[in-house]
Amino acid sequence: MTTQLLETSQLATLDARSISAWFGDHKVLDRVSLTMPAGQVTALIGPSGCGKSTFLRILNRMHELVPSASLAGEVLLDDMDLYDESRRITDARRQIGMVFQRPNPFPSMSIYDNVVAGLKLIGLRASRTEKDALVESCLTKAGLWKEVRDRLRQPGGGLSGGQQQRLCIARSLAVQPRVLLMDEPCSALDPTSTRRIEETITELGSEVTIVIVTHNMQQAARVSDQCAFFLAEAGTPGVIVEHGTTAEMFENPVDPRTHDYVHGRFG
Ligand SMILES: Nc1ncnc2c1ncn2[C@@H]1O[C@H](COP(=O)(O)OP(=O)(O)OP(=O)(O)O)[C@@H](O)[C@H]1O
Repeated sequence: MTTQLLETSQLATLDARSISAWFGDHKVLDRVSLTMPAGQVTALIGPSGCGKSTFLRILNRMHELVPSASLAGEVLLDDMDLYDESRRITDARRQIGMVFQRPNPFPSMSIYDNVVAGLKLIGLRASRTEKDALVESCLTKAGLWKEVRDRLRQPGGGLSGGQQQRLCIARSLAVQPRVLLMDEPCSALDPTSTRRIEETITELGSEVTIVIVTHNMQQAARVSDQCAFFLAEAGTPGVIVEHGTTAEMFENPVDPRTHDYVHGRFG
């Protein structure tokens, strides 16, 4: 079991094909397609309200939790169709984890228990020794181990905001996701904690496919391999104007709107 718990999951490519999304009658995404390659960090950028978070939430079936929400299109994790009717929603969530804008550890639960919290949900039983090894491995990957190794039994809510966010990353990693989605994971953090999370993202990049929404262009430039620029012009639904390697998008974009956005001229 230890080997199974500590195994790094196989890297996977996430492929969104012709995704449209609605809240009631309001169409917010129009036929958006994007391949998020295995083992790369993909940044979703664009002005507020253009549908980046909605797109991200479609990638692990969270969008459908909103009562008025609907969608069209396909999401494939390698060959697996995430929206196949026979597939359970919990299966998608296990393989595709999410880290939110505000750190959300279970505040009164210990640091240790926060990390292993997801195991029960996916029906994995583990011995104490196995859990000890998993906790150390996930906290190390999340860049938090050295700071908390001597206080694993203290509540997660007692950590700083940046540490809490790294604890949430460790908690997500414990169920061995193949993809990690991050929705503005640093927007509630100070610059030092932000840099620490960025280092963690870079370190994790080769172990898990990462998709991050960010408003911070320097951050997109620092952490991502490719970027997709979303835009919803004059009340129209969001589309991807352009996507490509981060270097191309920042240095030599095809569309002048991409150039203006990445250089801070609007949004
Ligand atoms: N739960 C909801 N109910 C109704 N409309 C929603 C809901 N969530 C988002 N929307 C609408 O969908 C559109 C896209 O929102 P979304 O949050 O995906 O954009 P975003 O690009 O992530 O914005 P931001 O950068 O500000 O987070 C917006 O018009 C927003 O008002």
